[in-house]
Amino acid sequence: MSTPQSATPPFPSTVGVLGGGRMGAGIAHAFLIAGAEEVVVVDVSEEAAQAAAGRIEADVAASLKRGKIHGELASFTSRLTTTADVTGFSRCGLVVEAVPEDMDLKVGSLRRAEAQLAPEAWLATNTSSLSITTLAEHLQRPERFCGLHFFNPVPASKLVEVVLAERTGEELAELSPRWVEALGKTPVVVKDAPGFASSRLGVAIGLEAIRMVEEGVAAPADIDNAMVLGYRFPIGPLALTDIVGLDVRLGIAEYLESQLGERFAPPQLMRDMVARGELGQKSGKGFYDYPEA
Ligand SMILES: C[C@H](O)CC(=O)SCCNC(=O)CCNC(=O)[C@H](O)C(C)(C)COP(=O)(O)OP(=O)(O)OC[C@H]1O[C@@H](n2cnc3c(N)ncnc32)[C@H](O)[C@@H]1OP(=O)(O)O
Ligand SMILES: NC(=O)c1ccc[n+]([C@@H]2O[C@H](COP(=O)([O-])OP(=O)(O)OC[C@H]3O[C@@H](n4cnc5c(N)ncnc54)[C@H](O)[C@@H]3O)[C@@H](O)[C@H]2O)c1
Repeated sequence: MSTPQSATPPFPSTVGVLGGGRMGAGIAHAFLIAGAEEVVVVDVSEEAAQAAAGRIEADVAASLKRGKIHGELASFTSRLTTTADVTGFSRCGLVVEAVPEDMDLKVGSLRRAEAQLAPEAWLATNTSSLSITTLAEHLQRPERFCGLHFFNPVPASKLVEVVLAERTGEELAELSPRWVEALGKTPVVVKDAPGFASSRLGVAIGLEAIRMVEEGVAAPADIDNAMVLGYRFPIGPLALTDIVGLDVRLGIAEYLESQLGERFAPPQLMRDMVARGELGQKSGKGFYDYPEA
C-alpha cells in the first residue's frame, strides 16, 4: 500500500484529532502522510499531548523505514501540532474524535470540539461501536457529523468504515468516502447499527476466545495458532485483543451487551485482566508478554 501525496488533497487542509492515543496517533499519521497542511492533535494534558507526538513521530519513522513514504521526518512532523488547548480546533475543517470508548466521555468531548469549530467544519468519531445517531443527538450540527472508523494498526490497515447516522447530511455522505480514498484506504459505507459491520463480528470472536482460555480449553498460543493456521487469520484473536487493548475491547463489549444482549457479556477473565492493568501490548502484558513496552 503506498499512500498518495497530492498537492491539494480532497479533504480539509487542516485536520484535528481529539485524543492522541493508539488510534488518534494513527489517524494523525494518515492525514499527515496524505498531505494535510496541518494536523492538530488535542489530548487531555500537555503530558498526554507530548506522548501523542512521540507516537505519531514513531509511526512516521516506521513508514519511512518501510519505504511507504519518502522524505525527511521533519517534512511530516513540522506540520503536526500537539496540544492540550482545544481552541486549536478553530482552524480545522475536520475534527476526528478518538477518546476512549465511553458514551458520556464521547458526548462531552464531541460537544467540546464542536464548540470550537467554524460552522462549515465537519466532525467525525472513531468509535468502534457506539451509536452515531445517539451521539449526534447531543450536537448542534448533526448533519455535519458521521463515523469514520479506522482500523488498528492504522498505517497497515486499508479499511475505514464510514458510518452514516440518521441525520448525517447528504454532502457529508458524499464527501467522507472520498476523504478515505485520498488517505489511500478503502471506504466501506455502513448503516448505523451497534458494532457496525466490523466490531460486532470481530469482538464476538475475541470474546469467545477469551471464554475458551477461561474454561481451559487450550493455551492462548494454541487458540491463536488454530485460527492462524486453520482459518488463515493474519493474527490470532487473542494476539489481536492484545494489540487493540483489553480495556478498549471491554468498553466495546459492555456497549454491545447493552444493545444486543448477553452473548456480548464480557468474560470475567477479561474484567480481571483489565483490573490488574493487563491491557495488552501497551501495558507490557496481556495474553502474551511485551517486555519492550
Ligand atoms: C477495535 C476497532 O474498533 C477495530 C479494529 O481495529 S480491530 C483490529 C483490526 N486489525 C487486525 O485485525 C490486524 C490484523 N493483523 C495485521 O494486519 C497484521 O498481523 C499486522 C499488521 C498487525 C502485523 O503484520 P506482520 O505481518 O507481522 O507485519 P508486517 O509484515 O511487517 O506488516 C504487514 C503489512 O502492514 C504494513 N505495515 C505494518 N506496520 C506498518 C507501519 N507502521 N507503517 C506502514 N505500514 C505498515 C507492512 O508494510 C506490510 O505491508 P506490505 O505487505 O504492503 O508491505
Ligand atoms: N484500539 C483499537 O484497536 C481501536 C480500533 C478502532 C477504533 N478504536 C476506538 O478508538 C477510540 C480510542 O481508542 P484507542 O485505542 O486509541 O484508546 P487509547 O486509550 O490508546 O487513547 C485514548 C486517548 O484519548 C485521550 N483522552 C482521554 N480523555 C480525553 C479527553 N477528555 N479529551 C481528549 N483526550 C482524551 C487519552 O489521553 C489517550 O491519549 C475508542 O473509541 C476505540 O473504541 C480503537
